[in-house]
Amino acid sequence: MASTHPRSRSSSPATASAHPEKKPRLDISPEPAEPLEVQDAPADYQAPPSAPTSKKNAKGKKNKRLQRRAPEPFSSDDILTREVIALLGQDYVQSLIDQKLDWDAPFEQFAHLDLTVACISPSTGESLSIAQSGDRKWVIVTPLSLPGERIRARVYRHAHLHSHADLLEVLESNSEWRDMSRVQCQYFGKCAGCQYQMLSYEKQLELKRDTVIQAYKNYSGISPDLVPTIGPTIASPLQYGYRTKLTPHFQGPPHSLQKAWKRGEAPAIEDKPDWLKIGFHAVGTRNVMDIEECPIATPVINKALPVVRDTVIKNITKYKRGATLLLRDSLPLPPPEAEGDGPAADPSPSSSSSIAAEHDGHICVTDQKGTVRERVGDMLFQYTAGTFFQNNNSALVPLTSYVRDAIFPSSSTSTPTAPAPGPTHLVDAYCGSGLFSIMLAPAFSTVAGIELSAESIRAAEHNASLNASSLPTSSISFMSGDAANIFATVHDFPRAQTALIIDPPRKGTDARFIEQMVAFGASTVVYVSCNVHTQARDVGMILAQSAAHAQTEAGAGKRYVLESLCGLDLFPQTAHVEAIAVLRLV
Ligand SMILES: C[S@@+](CC[C@H](N)C(=O)[O-])C[C@H]1O[C@@H](n2cnc3c(N)ncnc32)[C@H](O)[C@@H]1O
Repeated sequence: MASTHPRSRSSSPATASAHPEKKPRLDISPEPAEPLEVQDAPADYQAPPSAPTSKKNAKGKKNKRLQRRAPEPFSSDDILTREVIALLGQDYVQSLIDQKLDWDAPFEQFAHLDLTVACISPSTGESLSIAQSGDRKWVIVTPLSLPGERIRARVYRHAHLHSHADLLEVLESNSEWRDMSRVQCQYFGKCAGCQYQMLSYEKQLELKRDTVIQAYKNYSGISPDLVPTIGPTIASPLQYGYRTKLTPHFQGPPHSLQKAWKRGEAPAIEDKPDWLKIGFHAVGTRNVMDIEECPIATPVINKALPVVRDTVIKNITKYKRGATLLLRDSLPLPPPEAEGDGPAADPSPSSSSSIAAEHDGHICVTDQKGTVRERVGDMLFQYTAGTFFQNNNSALVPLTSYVRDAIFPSSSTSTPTAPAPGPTHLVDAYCGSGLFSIMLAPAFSTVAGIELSAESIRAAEHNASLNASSLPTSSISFMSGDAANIFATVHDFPRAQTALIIDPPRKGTDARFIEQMVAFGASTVVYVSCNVHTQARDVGMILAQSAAHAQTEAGAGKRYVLESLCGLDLFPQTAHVEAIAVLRLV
């Protein structure tokens, strides 16, 4: 994505290796002097071209895991590396690069280190500490430790300017933050899923607010005086038992065993063998660990998990490779004739083989092609289990209400049948199966949604008809395609009365979309994002391009301002934050 950005610098990882005489330069600024410069960061992470590509570990063997590759831009690794650079200081990092020491950890693999934690990485929820060895400084990344704590850690993997370490012991704990009696999961500390169970919920929300603050400070390129005070993080009504989707993995049988089964030489599997792990990644590894319950998942999913695990165990001889399972919380589907025969009402998914459990009026669907049904406020949604839908049903009314209230600041005076004054038209870009379109439709006369997945668009159309009785006055249309294509379709919408919602995947939106949305000029834009770092980059781009557009005849002096910004907690107990930015054309 960075390379397609109109303001990309010419240097890129490829150019760096094509010009070995060029000295690798570090020029990431925590507060970029020029907007958007940080987008080319991967170039800064390139190993010096002449450097070897692997290191030897303490036993003199090649450590194949040390791969000097630039991380994917705006991936967790990329953001983490930028945080590491900010902590070490750019001048110091530049001196390491100059001496070709930036990949050269001053510690052996498996060294034990006593450290004082400096801060939590907002991107991953892990802690960062500076370790000193002689005159060398290096950052150690450790899970499950808190600022100010004295910890003992064991280094297990080296990376660029930092090493990853297991937490062996908390020597002095931050008792203001840490209370292990809060932890509700037997796997906490071993499973990579949750990072924050030892914290109060208030502290988790504070940390997520800080993540939003840091992201806009470091990655938006927006002048600090144009960034509003970041609002408090909106809480999730449920802090455990909220996850409506789990995707446990398992690894395939060892090849030797597969061969023995083929030859009929190995006994049939009755109980779960030790090598078979069905669950989530263990902290800091790609290894799967066994998980038999997940307290952040809903009750029906927890009821279904042992059933799904047993099915895998019974059938493991049929697998050559591992796989990812799917468990989705759903309301039972009514018989098709009850709601017409729209595509998402197809009853095939409710065949008993795809329902792993029932609990308290909910079922657990395990078939990717199955249909899932959820209620959000007064509306019903159906979608194919393998497609996107938000995973915390309890937080969806707060999320959609917040977005509606941002579009209509005086909406407290409106009712579902008497729309508030303000925009009359809504464009829902990246609309999935129509969550925002349908939840907000009562406030608009016309709604248009666009989404890449044709299957999600079929679901969105079905959802509009499923909720038709709640939407008597709205005209709603959906189209499948790239989000930027929507602007050709809605060219006749009155711009001053149009609101635009953008809710892209983690990689954010793109230059083509931003160029067209700026030219279109909806009066209000609400950007919802599951990756605040790409959101910060995109909002920076939108403000910069709209300032330029304002100078043109078509722009008529109007530009977007960032009116409000806050996080919303869709994933309690984890470091994830959903971010909502509201832009107004003034
Ligand atoms: C974070 S989800 C949001 C979906 C929806 N707004 C919701 O809340 O349920 C992002 C959606 O963008 C879709 N998507 C990804 N790339 C796209 C593109 N280039 N154009 C349109 N939609 C895209 C994905 O299929 C996914 O449904």
